[in-house]
Amino acid sequence: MPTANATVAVSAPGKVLLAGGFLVLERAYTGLVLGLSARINVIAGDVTSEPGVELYEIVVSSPQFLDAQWRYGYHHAEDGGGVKVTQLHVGSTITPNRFVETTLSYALTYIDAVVSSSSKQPHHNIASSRLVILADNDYYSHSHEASSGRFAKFPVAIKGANKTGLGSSAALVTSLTASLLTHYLPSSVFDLSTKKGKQTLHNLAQAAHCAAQGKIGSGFDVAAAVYGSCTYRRFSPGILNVLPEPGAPGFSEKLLAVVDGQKWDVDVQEDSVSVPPGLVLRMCDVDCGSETVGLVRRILNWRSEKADESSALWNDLQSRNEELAAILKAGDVDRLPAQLIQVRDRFRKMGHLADVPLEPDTQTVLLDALTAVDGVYGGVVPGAGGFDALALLMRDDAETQRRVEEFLAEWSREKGAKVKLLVVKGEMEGVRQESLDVYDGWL
Ligand SMILES: Nc1ncnc2c1ncn2[C@@H]1O[C@H](COP(=O)(O)OP(=O)(O)OP(=O)(O)O)[C@@H](O)[C@H]1O
Ligand SMILES: C[C@@](O)(CCOP(=O)(O)O)CC(=O)O
Repeated sequence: MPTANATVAVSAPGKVLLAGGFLVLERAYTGLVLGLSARINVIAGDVTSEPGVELYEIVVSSPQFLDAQWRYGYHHAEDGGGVKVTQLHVGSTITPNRFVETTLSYALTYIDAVVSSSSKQPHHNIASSRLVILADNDYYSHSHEASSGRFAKFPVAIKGANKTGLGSSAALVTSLTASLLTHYLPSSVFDLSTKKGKQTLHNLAQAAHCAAQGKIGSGFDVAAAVYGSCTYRRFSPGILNVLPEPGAPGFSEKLLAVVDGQKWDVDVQEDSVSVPPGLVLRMCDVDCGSETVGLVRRILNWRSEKADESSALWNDLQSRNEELAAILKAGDVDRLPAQLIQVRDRFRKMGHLADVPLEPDTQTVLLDALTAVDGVYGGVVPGAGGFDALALLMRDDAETQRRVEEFLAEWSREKGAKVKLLVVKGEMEGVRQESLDVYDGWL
């Protein structure tokens, strides 16, 4: 199968869940999601082989990191198992990348299934391709950064880079899927700029991310990567339960039916979220780290053991979160500080009732002190909470930024902590195709 578009580049944004952590795991509640200016870019291109040599290989590299090349062979699995990818050695080593490998299996299987069903031919030889991943620097803490520029070179392997929790895996899965679909399929079949194209991408990326991640998340991070800032109500998890493992009999047909099917009950409202003019959402990296999976397990235990107590609190928190979204949308900035305090108050209460550090005392003291800085309207411990990050709503001017940076530097000195303002900002736009000159020097 020849490729439809020789070289294409796509980027998808990171995320922050400003309000709705844990609640958004259930369909009865929603999350207030902001997309971020930090993007993961994927450039997909053809591989030219020597005349007479038949080569079937997908080469993925992430040139900002050490030992970050993954090579895959692929073939059609028996009994409709789809396109099965198998990792090949690079030199003598083989370092798995679960998110890349799973995304290739899902996206190539979908591409093959779509082309087969429209041409009524059972199989297509998917041409070899080369994919390059470039991530904006804020996804990783980089005290050890060796070079600057839009895409830094990190002198470590991906495993050794401390992530800042901006949703690198969801942005990666989304931009990798989008670049493959755009590269291999004609725009009459897949067009990223259309509503239908985004829907296909969303469904396929959710399926792949969920499989790679072990089905724990609500999928708000993939929704942010596709649609940007939005309020998010999750899809029923059962939609994906019918999918067998890639390569297992029937995977191809079932994947096509799920992705293109009518069962998706996800609700993404892009128009419900905005940041008032003159304000900006900024993130602080607290360089500590919490383990989201562990926090989720403990909160969900409490939720099932104390159903009435948790429902009462969650309903209350949900209405505060909705009011917060409405205040932001209306640009009613004078009401913002008190509303953020109400949201934090209920979130902290959940932490106390479940005995889980959702807004630990150190974060409370820091957030309160930051809220007192001139130009800061307030903030939250976003997502699952814990120790790793803070999200701030503040005036979007150089003076406020300087005051916040000076405050954080002083705080870090006094407390022996490492808290800093990241470059990243809240942004509305989701996935988009990029022009290739953005990546000069990297391809
Ligand atoms: N630049 C990159 N190149 C290749 N793979 C990457 C890159 N960035 C992230 N990944 C993949 O994503 C994985 C990290 O995903 P993980 O879900 O643990 O973190 P995250 O999505 O950044 O954080 P969080 O879910 O807390 O926001 C890495 O182990 C790797 O497989
Ligand atoms: C706890 C949860 O609701 C939010 C986790 O957000 P984060 O990864 O901490 O940004 C889990 C989820 O929605 O996937």
